[in-house]
Amino acid sequence: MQSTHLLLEEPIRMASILEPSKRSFFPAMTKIVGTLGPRSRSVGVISGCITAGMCVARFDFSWGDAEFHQETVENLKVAVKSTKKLCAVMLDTVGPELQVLNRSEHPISLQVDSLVVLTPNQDKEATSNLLPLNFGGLSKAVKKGDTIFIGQYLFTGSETTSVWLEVTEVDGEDVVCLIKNSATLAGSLYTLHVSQIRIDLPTLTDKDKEVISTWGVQNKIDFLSLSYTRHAEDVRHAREFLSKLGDLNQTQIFAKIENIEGLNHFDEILQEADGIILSRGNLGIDLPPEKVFLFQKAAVYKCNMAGKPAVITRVVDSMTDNLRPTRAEATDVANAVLDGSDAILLGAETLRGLYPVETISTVNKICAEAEKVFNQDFYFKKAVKHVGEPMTHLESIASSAVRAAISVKASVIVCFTSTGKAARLIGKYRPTMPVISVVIPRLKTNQLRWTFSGAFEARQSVIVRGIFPMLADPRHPAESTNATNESILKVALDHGKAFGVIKSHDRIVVCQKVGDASVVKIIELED
Ligand SMILES: Nc1ncnc2c1ncn2[C@@H]1O[C@H](COP(=O)(O)OP(=O)(O)O)[C@@H](O)[C@H]1O
Ligand SMILES: C=C(OP(=O)(O)O)C(=O)O
Ligand SMILES: [K+]
Ligand SMILES: [Mg+2]
Repeated sequence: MQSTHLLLEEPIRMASILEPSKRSFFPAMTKIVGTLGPRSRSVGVISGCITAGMCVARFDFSWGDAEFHQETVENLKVAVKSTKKLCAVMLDTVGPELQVLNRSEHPISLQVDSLVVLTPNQDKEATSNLLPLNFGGLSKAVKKGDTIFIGQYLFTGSETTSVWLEVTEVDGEDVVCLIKNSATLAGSLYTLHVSQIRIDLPTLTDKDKEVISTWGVQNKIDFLSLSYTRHAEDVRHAREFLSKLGDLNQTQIFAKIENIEGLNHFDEILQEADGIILSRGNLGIDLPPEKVFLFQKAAVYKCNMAGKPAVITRVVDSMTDNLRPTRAEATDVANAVLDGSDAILLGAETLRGLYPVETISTVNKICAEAEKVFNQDFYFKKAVKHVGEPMTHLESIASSAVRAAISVKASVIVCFTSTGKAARLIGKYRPTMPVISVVIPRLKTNQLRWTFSGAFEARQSVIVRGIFPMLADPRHPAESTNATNESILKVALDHGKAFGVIKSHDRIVVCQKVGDASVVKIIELED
């Protein structure tokens, strides 16, 4: 791994841009979440996705039934075994999403300046004049002049398959709209979004609750992506619901911010949530286009300072049908990294795209290049200043480990952890080298049976930028004596060597507890 980083603030030799980058076994420090669906559900494709850098698989229940997703998750488990890489599972809720169903799946062509009626009568077929909706309250929520957007599920913003409407009249339960652009809606499911209004549906719907307590429990989901989080209370409510579902009391909640209501309550939501998904697809419809970047920069910064992962969606839409991203998309991915994002979430690109594996590998390469010019020094100072003094011991240990690793040009930081907290905190200071987080299992009981902790903790930290977890052998005693620490460290170093990230004579920073003392030590490897 390269430790002398380019900095954009320093003059770059133009020719250096063309120098090919060294391939390292470790993927980029920025993580990739892939939405699995029709084009990415065989063991072969999922294995390809994982090898290319996907470390979280998203199962979106806006689309497909539990049985379909179960087959996919079974294949994921096989792929994880065969690639020997961790991949976390994320369940994405439907929430108060408005959907238009097109059961016949015939394309629906809509003509500019014509009228179309939105009706809650779901017995009706979808046609060019009538679109049935899964929600009865639309006519009460909108008024003449409101803007409505309808796009294919995981729409890519393309004007030929999505349509903008203007409400002209409310007629009982129906809403009559003027079509603002000609479009042909394709597929069986469309998302409908009304700009800047409140939809009076719960954030966690009954259907979501049922899916979580069956499919979610069965598959021990690592993350819940809480769609349309609008208030901190939404997160508290979801947390309470999960707490009663056995192992899911450990599931982390990522609040998905997808409308203005969520944006307005961002600070409180961030306090309650374990991480944030900046759902630029829907948010990009709710916000004027010229404001999206501002939200992104402000929200990512707040997540960074809170030490909570920030995930960005909708980055390379055009790769759904193309092998290469547009220039704007490629630059956008790099900017997401420079802004400080932890992870990139791919939607249509992996779900129904022609090139799921190539998309992941392209995004991974762009992230790796951007990380090289990330101004770590500037970022580090901001993070330290934001914490202020006095720091907690752990915060001080974590920031010192990162500072030491950079000063001695360490190739990796090895961090011992049981809850994952110490490693995450190191990740917060955005080290320029990977962090091997060695998760030490602990024996725990629920009064009925004894189990080892660690699996959730390891999988959940994969979403943090720069953290590469490995689960230590549970046969190692958990108490941190010098002898046990040494033998576990040896395993971690062998792991790093096998992946080519650690070489002979490298310096390594190790963060661990010996007895009661937290220590940061620098070791220099021999042959
Ligand atoms: N099982 C362990 N063995 C050795 N050191 C550990 C272990 N668990 C945590 N540490 C180290 O102890 C220090 C304090 O971490 P702490 O917050 O107690 O653990 P955690 O990350 O599991 O929440 C950190 O330096 C961390 O690297
Ligand atoms: C990822 C997004 O949402 P969904 O889960 O609806 O695809 C988004 O809006 O960007
Ligand atoms: K969803
Ligand atoms: Mg969305």
